[in-house]
Amino acid sequence: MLFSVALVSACLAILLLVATVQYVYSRFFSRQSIPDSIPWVSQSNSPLARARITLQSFLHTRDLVLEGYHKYSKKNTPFVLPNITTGPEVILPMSQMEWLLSQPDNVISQNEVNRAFLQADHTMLHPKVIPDHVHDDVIKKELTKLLGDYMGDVQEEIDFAFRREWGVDTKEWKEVGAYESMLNVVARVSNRVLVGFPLCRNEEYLENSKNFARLVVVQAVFISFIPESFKRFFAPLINIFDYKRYLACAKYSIPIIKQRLSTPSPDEKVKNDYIQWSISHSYRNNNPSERTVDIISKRLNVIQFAAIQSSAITLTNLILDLAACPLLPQYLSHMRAEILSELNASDGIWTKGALARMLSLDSCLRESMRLWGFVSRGLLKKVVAKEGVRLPSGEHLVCGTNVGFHAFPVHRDEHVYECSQEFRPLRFVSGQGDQKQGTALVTTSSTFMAFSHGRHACPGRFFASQQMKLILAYIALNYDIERIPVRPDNQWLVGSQGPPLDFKVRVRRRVDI
Ligand code: HEM
Repeated sequence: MLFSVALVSACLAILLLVATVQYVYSRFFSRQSIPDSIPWVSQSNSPLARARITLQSFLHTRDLVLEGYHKYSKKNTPFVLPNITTGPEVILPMSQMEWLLSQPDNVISQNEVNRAFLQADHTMLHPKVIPDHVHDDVIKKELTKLLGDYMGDVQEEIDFAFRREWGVDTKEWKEVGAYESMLNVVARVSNRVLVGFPLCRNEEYLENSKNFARLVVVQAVFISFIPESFKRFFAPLINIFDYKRYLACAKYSIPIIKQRLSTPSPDEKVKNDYIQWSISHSYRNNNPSERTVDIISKRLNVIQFAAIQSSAITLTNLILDLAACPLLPQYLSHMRAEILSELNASDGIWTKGALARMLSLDSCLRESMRLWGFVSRGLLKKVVAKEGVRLPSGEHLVCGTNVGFHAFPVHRDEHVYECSQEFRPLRFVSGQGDQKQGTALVTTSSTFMAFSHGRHACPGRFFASQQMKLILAYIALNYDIERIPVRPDNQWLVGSQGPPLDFKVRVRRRVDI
């Protein structure tokens, strides 16, 4: 008896050891079937060197991606960038961009990379939420079309939020958390559109919706270290607080969803908000499985996460750039003049057209996103065709390989952007009056990938752009920001970067509007 127990224990211990060795080998030492002819971003191609740079990718992806870009991409050669969480990536030279963009989704999929990056099956409440195209569709077919109708509501909410966050004192400077205040403003404004009045003013609801998945990048890193077969046991522990936040939101959203689902006509415009759009979408696509209280309430939280966190981080970066900009008063005054002149031309009414012509707002936001886009990857996809693919340069990539481009080194390339390290708010505009020209914030290209690029570029960017431009306009018209001597650097975690979340700036309400 004792002997059999010892034998079983010894077998289990050996199995565990083998599994651990296999796990460590595949994560740190393996080439993951990437051809030998594609160099890794390091001096040597040995397993030990691979393990060393894979470890380095945890905090130093920024250095590695810059090194690889200058050493290989600029010489028209693909290279391998390690990624300790989602596996090595084959980074292509720019000459292969058109080829990548032309690949169909059943050969190379962008969604699969996003899903792994967020560990979406475990962090996004329901495994269906990220892989299918419901969000994409609802955003493109409903939200974006209605943007013009929301201008008034959005502005009302911006005014309400800024008065609370940045105050109305025209004499004393007020110290505010850059990220905290932007998170609060964006949560209010996004929810005004996504769930409407009066839920968007419910403090408990706001608190939980703005904090849902706030640390998803960190959570996803932890989950990615757990071996696949154990994730469904341990991931819920890591996500426990987010699940509680979802339940706290669901307490309010579920009764509304139930009530909407019980209305007789599916197309009845009970209210224009996310709940109604998803119900209408499910009828249009004849898909009753998308018409359950469970899936709609979960999708709502996930879309709030996508909308709130990305715009809050982007605006925090912008505030830090503005505060550190030596010519800030001149730039703000330029923006004010443009805003007032365009408003004048549209009889004082904020229209979609007037906002579109306020190109200095686009430029300023675009410039900040160029420098600090929160994901380093610009266009990263996974080979999903069973037979793999052959690159235009001849190498064969097996199914499961990550392949694409990083935005960060392109955005900082001196040959692409003159004085590329400098924040130049008016970089993307030229001329004045009728001669004025510029690039809209939503326009993506091979040299501007902060919203990614191609047919899977962020579908929410039209909404984000309208909201962020209106917020910047409001700041320019109503506040001064005190200069800070140096812009604090962003912190990197694997392939993501974010501003210091506790950084404070001082602001004061302007007297002359
Ligand atoms: C400044 C704000 C934003 C930035 C910088 C941003 C950035 C991005 C990026 C880079 C991607 C591509 C990820 C990848 O596949 O590699 C993406 C996808 C996505 N974004 Fe945004 N986003 C922003 C705002 C929004 C908003 C406001 C919404 C919703 C209203 C949204 C919804 C989505 C969705 C649903 C996807 C996935 C699309 C798909 O799978 O095809 N985003 N976003």
